Amino acid sequence: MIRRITSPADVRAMDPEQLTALAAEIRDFLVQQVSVRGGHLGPNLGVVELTLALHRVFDSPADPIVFDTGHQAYVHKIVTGRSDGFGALRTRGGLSGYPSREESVHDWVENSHASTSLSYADGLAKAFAVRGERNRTVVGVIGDGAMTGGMAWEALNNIAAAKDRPVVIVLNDNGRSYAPTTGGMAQRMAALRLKPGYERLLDQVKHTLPKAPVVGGPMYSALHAMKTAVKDWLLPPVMFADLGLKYLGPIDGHDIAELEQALRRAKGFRGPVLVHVLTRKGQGYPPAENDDLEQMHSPPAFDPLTGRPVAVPTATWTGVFSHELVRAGRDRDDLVAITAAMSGPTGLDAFAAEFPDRFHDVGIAEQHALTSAAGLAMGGVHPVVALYATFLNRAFDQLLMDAALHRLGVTVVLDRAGVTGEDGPSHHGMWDLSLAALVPGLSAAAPRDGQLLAELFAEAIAVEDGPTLLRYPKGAVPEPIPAVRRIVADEDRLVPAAGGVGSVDVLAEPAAGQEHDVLLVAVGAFAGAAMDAAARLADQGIGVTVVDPRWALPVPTALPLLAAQHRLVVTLEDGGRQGGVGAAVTDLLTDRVPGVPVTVLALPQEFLEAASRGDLLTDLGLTAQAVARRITETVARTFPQSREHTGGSGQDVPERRAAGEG
Ligand SMILES: Cc1ncc(C[n+]2csc(CCOP(=O)(O)OP(=O)(O)O)c2C)c(N)n1
Ligand SMILES: CC(=O)[C@@H](O)[C@H](O)COP(=O)(O)O
Ligand SMILES: [Mg+2]
Repeated sequence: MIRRITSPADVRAMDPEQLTALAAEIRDFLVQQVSVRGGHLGPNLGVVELTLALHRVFDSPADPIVFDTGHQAYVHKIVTGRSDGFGALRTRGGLSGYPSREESVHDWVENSHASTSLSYADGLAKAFAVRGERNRTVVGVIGDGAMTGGMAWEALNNIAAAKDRPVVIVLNDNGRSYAPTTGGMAQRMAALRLKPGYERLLDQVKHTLPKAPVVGGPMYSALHAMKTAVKDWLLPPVMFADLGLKYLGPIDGHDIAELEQALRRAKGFRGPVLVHVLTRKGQGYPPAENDDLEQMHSPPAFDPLTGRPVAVPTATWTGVFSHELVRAGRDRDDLVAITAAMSGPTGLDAFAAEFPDRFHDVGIAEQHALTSAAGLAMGGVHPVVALYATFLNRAFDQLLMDAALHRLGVTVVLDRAGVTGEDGPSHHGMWDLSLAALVPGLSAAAPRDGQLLAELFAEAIAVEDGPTLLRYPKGAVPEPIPAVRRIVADEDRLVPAAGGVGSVDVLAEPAAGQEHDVLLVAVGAFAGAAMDAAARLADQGIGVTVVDPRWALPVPTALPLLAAQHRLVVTLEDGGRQGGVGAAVTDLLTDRVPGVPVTVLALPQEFLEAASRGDLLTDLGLTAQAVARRITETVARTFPQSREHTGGSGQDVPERRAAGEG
């Protein structure tokens, strides 16, 4: 714990020497604390001096400090008196890895989706103007990566419009998202970073040359003109100045005195101003500084001495996808992969290395990713857009109206789908199936294991008349779960199938002598839990057929025929229950097989807390044991008579209806 810091006042009271010592202590503290269970190390090591300077110049919370994405707010939490919480960082009920309004009045935004901070800042500044609180300054701290998101420019456009609304935009420019930040603006700023001492050189000239007798003055004017030319050519202020924003910078983001001077000037403007701060991600910790891939952006638990992960990596969903994408890229030279600044985390690095001309990193710009993919499809190639599931939310209209409306072969691959874990409510990928269900002409699949991921991905990129979507969770890929048979509906019969949209895998059937009591529709990664639950239910005499719908949306037409053979249908999915697969199955079966009740087991339509995936699934009753118990209770409640007379054989259950009877 950093004992001396209980509030920003303690930091404001420090002299430069104490601040330098504190910055070093904070770095050691961050490395030690984050090494225990992982977290956002690189980003926070990069903002130690910046955060100290911010809290010395601005009076949080009267002056709101809004952190974009929020992953770089650990130092802010230390300065605002929460260092003793780091022992439980990113654990259930512990210190959140992001700002938390519940934790502190100094925290404003909990949403970890990037590029939003300046919009909040614009709104806050407008609110203070309405309330006549003109002495308050709003500070938005946004990274160069988040600055590649469209929302940031929408906000800039509005912030720049009001000359009397004090908004200080701190552009925390470390040149990276995970990988080096991409795009035209980033290239301009990269040029600047090549000359970090250029500003100091110019300052020295400014203070010494004019004192030189006779020639000093004219020479300084000539040099000053040159500086402006150089600055305009090299620096992005032209971009911001053209918007009407004052620009200060570039500032050395690890020099507290220089930072404070610039921030005080910015605060004094009493209007919109951008302070361009140059920082280094991972600053002060060589394993992070030397991590060329991601500068330890969000490492898992690691050895603080070496920076190396402590756990041995297992086969992950991401790894399987990465392999299949490269394989497909070798088979098809019209396959193009797109990332929104997350090439590594979504498994695109191998493809990018082998097919650099068919790989695009659009920055943190999911909306642009989807619509540029629509353009690629219109242009005759097949785009694969890889995102984290929760970030698809931002590009729903583009999926709906740019890809689906035009019936374009765009494939969206979603990692971190379902309950993700410690990143908390804005990271759980629980919305995508409900969104997918709304999109006419879109086919959505959730593979149950690595083999199905390979199969379904191959099927997805073969679809050229509409968007396809695959989704899978974070972490280790399960052992393969083979199908007993694969079927498809042909009129009113179930016939063998080779695969493709509409086919269904039967994974388990009731044992000989057992009734077809329950049809358990297991979506994606929940297939393993469904198989385990079916075995538990069989022990109780309840016969369960487990099926994997493969392409879960639109609901396979085999399901009504299968449902008609059972007394109860249960759906199980790692997604929000509202409008998800279970809802779609209920919709279809209510119409086609009205006599068979449907029970939907899914995530509650709530913001789920930050906790491990295992803990959350246990809490939500979505483990195999809990699923078996819930089905037993449902069977007993729905068919009370059958339990007494038949011990579960279900002899006197209602006649099964043929599918399609109204
Ligand atoms: C909409 C959205 N897309 C992707 C991400 C994943 N993400 C988290 S942090 C990050 C990089 C942010 O880069 P930058 O803004 O420069 O901050 P830095 O980590 O460099 O401090 C990304 C892509 C996200 N949080 N939100
Ligand atoms: C803040 C952000 O969005 C990412 O850094 C995210 O926290 C990474 O999640 P994973 O650790 O699951 O890749
Ligand atoms: Mg950055």
